[in-house]
Amino acid sequence: MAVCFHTSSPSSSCSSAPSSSFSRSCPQRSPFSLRKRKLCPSDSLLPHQPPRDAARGFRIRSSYGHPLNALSLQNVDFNLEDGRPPGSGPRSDEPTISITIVGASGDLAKKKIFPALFALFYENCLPEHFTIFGYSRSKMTDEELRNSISGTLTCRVDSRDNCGDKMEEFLRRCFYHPGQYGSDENFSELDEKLREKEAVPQAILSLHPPNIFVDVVRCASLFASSPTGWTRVIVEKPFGRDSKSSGELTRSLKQYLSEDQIFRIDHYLGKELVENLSVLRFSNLVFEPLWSRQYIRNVQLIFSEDFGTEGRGGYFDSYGIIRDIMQNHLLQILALFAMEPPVSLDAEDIRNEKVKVLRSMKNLQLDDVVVGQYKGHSKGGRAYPAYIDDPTVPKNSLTPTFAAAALFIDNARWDGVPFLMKAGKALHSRRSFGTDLDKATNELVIRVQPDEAIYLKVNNKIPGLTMRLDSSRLNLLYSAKRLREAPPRRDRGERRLFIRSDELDAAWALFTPLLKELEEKKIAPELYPYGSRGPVGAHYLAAKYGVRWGDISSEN
Ligand SMILES: NC(=O)C1=CN([C@@H]2O[C@H](COP(=O)(O)OP(=O)(O)OC[C@H]3O[C@@H](n4cnc5c(N)ncnc54)[C@H](OP(=O)(O)O)[C@@H]3O)[C@@H](O)[C@H]2O)C=CC1
Ligand SMILES: O=C1O[C@H](COP(=O)(O)O)[C@@H](O)[C@H](O)[C@H]1O
Repeated sequence: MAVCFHTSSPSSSCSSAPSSSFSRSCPQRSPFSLRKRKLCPSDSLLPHQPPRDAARGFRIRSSYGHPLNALSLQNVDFNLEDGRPPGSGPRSDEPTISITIVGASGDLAKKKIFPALFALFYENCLPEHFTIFGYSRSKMTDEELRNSISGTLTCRVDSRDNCGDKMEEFLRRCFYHPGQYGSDENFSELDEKLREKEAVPQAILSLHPPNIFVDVVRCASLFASSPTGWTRVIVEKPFGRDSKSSGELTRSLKQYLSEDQIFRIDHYLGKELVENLSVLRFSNLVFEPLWSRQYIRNVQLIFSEDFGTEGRGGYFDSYGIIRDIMQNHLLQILALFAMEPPVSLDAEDIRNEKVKVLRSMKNLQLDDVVVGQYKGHSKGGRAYPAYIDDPTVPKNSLTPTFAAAALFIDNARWDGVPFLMKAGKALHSRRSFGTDLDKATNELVIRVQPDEAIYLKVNNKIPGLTMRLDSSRLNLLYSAKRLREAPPRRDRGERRLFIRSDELDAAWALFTPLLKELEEKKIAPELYPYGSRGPVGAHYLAAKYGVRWGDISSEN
């Protein structure tokens, strides 16, 4: 059997469906059947609080009929229903949270953080009194921030009729403060503004990009943290550039924070199908006996985006695709896929097993790696830029925007099975429909995005007089099962969605020697046209192990 993980753009959301739907499909006595879990966060990142009772929420003046981005959201009166005058703020016994997003002018904030917070709000999972502050160097007013994010907030799957009102209410709680990342003065100003908005300060700080983590944590902990509540910091991957810088980063963060205040997020661990992986495997007797070298010929982990850096080269060029995607997102999926059965599905048990896989990986050989960079290309009268045409990228950049690698796990279960990874930007937009894999192979496809799907390709006789075979899909109809979008969950068990420091060390130990070799030898990436299937070298790499990439050779 071959197993393929696909994640291609356009991305789906990173939020999760109610896990009660999993419970129904688990065998009654499986040790891994899940407890029915709450939809809302409880005690990990957000302060404990009951789901908000809609009737108690405050309302804002209706803007019905006005386009959202034309509405002035400033100076809108709150109509508090408990009889207190507008502007009186939360009562001291009411849970309050303030969230500061550092790097708020960037892609991640716009595409994921604000929409995820809106999803939480939409599901009444944020405390009644919350405030969100964006912070970055770009000059912007509150209103400009609101306008820029309003286009990315959606009610997604189940748009209910009050969506527009909810968006306005959410945007009304979003503010912006411009400032430098290492400025004591700017963070003190931010702190002042935060205090104007909250009675009981409690803060989550979500920050990026990585080179500013320590500056921001220093300033925030000294000048803008909560004296009475708690402060937690979510740091975005990549955590450093290699083993050394990652260790230094952790040590520096620990001058200001304890380990349990630091959350190293990998948003792929929160994707629905990645979360479902352990359930699929351990709660379905049909799969677990097959999950080893005895039946699996190869495993493929494929990430493809059909757009380039498009102005984000400032961050990307210092990191490249191996650090951006492989060392974290794909390696985490690999570890989840290959781990031994954990004692339970609790966070620490899963992380204990993942780290064993990472430590059993064989050293990565340069011969087993292909790097590429996209070049300009014209098609249908349209010109597509090269990576180095991005104004934020140096013209002589050797940074890979594509990489493919063959990895091996040195243990009894996976001995000799190639785990093929590939990740690339500016690749072909659609999955291709090519010739079928050979008919002796079944293929289990777990497509993380877009159009989440799990299907098993089985061989069938084509109806008719001859004995001709064809491959059909046994489709688990995943997307049809998903009735509505739930907000991302971060409750007690959700520590498993974050990376523990020993996992991080093991992940860097695997990639650091390779990255060093690539950089020291100044290996030139193989150029591939924007919108293509990537460098030819990736096909030779797969062929070396008798494998064809699943996204190219079959209908995936
Ligand atoms: N984009 C995504 O979908 C995801 C991104 N991430 C991670 O989030 C982090 C940020 O990514 P993303 O938002 O896409 O990146 P951006 O390039 O959009 O950068 C975010 C913001 O950081 C500031 N910034 C950019 N370059 C620098 C620099 N050299 N020094 C200081 N500040 C800078 C800019 O704000 P200003 O100039 O206003 O200060 C910018 O708006 C990365 O670590 C990435 O790995 C993780 C998951 C998904
Ligand atoms: O971490 C990152 O992920 C995004 C892709 O995330 P997705 O959820 O949209 O698949 C990628 O574009 C970005 O470069 C990287 O930093």
